[in-house]
Amino acid sequence: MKGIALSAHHITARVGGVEVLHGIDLHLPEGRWTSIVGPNGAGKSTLLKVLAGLLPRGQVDGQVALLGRMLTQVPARERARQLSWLGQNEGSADDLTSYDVAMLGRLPHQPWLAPPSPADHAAVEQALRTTQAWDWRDRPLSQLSGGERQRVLLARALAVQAQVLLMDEPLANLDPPHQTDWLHTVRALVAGGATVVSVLHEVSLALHADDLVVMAQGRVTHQGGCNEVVTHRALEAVFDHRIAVHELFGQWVALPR
Ligand SMILES: Nc1ncnc2c1ncn2[C@@H]1O[C@H](COP(=O)(O)OP(=O)(O)OP(=O)(O)O)[C@@H](O)[C@H]1O
Repeated sequence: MKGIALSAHHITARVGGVEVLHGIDLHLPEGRWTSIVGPNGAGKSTLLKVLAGLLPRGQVDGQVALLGRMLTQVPARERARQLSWLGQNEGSADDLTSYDVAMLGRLPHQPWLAPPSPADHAAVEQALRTTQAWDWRDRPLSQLSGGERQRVLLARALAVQAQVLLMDEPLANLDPPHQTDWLHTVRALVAGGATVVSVLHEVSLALHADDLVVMAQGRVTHQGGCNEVVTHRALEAVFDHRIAVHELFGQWVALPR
């Protein structure tokens, strides 16, 4: 029986003085990949930030639990080792080389002021090779294209080697082969016991997940398996039936209606 990696209890969140999440309850099982989908402005990114503990406490009511402990009670460094974050349009240190950016993912593993260990270098190399960013490891982030930059940021998230990975629009700027690589990477992480939660606009790719959380207007309207017909109907409904889910070559795809 698998445990719960992340859970949200009665989450209400305010951004810019406006309530954008209205009493969300959610349980995300360990060792599975869950995709969060829904229309623009539904609150997906805000929910992901709440799950990561990134919204200031004053803006959030309710509780989040990470691997069975209240998130607020997990010390920051421990949390940073257990939970890896890939944000949307994140500012990053543009002057750093790709290698050093990926090495930032190892900070929670390093003692204060200690140089990176062989294990840190090995984790960074493995992460950069996984996202096929190793070849430009010496180039500053500012000199990379949008997709190349995204692959370095993804490598930083992988280098943490966390049990739980939260990714907001991880496929932004990635071409189809690298989107496919990302799918395989997530599948390998989950096969190794990790939990992945991704916010995705690419609905057909989101349907490759184990489970789907469907959101609209700051609420979860459905949570269920990607293979379940009821999930497909919830997905079609949240997008005003402008898409339809079909099976094609053994995969679920969402096509314009
Ligand atoms: N700084 C802010 N001030 C006021 N409202 C905000 C702010 N940031 C976000 N919002 C509002 O919060 C709501 C939820 O935003 P959020 O970014 O979580 O949605 P989303 O589902 O991730 O959207 P998208 O698919 O467009 O990325 C939206 O209505 C948005 O306009």
